[in-house]
Amino acid sequence: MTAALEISGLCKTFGEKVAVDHVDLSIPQGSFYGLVGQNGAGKTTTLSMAVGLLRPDEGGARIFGADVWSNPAEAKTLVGVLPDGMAMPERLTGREVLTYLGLLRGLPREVVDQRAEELLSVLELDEAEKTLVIEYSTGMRKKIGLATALLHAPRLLVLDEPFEAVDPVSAATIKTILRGFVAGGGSIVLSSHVMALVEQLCDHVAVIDKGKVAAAGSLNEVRGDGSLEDTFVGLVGASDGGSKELTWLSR
Ligand SMILES: Nc1ncnc2c1ncn2[C@@H]1O[C@H](COP(=O)(O)OP(=O)(O)OP(=O)(O)O)[C@@H](O)[C@H]1O
Repeated sequence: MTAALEISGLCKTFGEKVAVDHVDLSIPQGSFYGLVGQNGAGKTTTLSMAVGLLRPDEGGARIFGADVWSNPAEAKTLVGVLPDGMAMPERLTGREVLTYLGLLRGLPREVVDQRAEELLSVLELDEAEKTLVIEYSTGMRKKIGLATALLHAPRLLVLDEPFEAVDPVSAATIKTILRGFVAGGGSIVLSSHVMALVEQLCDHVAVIDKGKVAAAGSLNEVRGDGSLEDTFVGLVGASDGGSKELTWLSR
């Protein structure tokens, strides 16, 4: 079966810094795939290249077989993206953002209106009806970003840190939406630092370390008999950060 997302040999260097170093990943259709890695490991850079937001130095990506760079119109119809630090039209309300992006996607007006209504209600953004995006909290921005990713009913969701800064009640709602999306035949790739969350939600996981794939496969294959956190620390190398102390703080 064609992979939902096939990443082949992606590389990206910023100046001297090799951010992504020949990353290959295959995200099977119907999977809930977690990407974990330390700060600066290369997750955001990899995902940005995989969805056509950042041009790779080498390598490429296909979404359900459609090449992200040579066939962007088809590839981008199939994917909904929640990028890191998403740039939003700041002077619009949440509903206006959804209407604007829905119409840009070519959806009929009545479909956009109905979906916007439902998304705002489910994500509990309807009470902020008159609030401009510029006034949104970080968590609200994540939620409206997720709504824009879902609006055109894509087959694949690529979500960069979707739970960052989201309160526990909203996180529970988002988990339900994402599980329902996969149960309905969709595929998801998300990045996260929270191992417990990835273990709870994902059936596949890849560990990214210093721009390379340190391990990838089903959750059980990757974590073996231990926890994902133990496996992760073992793979990326436990630093001595935990034992370092700020002696001047001691009394
Ligand atoms: N536009 C850029 N210019 C220069 N360096 C960059 C740029 N974007 C990323 N980097 C560097 O590339 C490396 C990978 O960054 P990336 O944001 O992909 O990591 P990450 O795994 O998503 O990290 P985090 O978990 O902290 O979000 C880092 O060293 C970062 O400093």
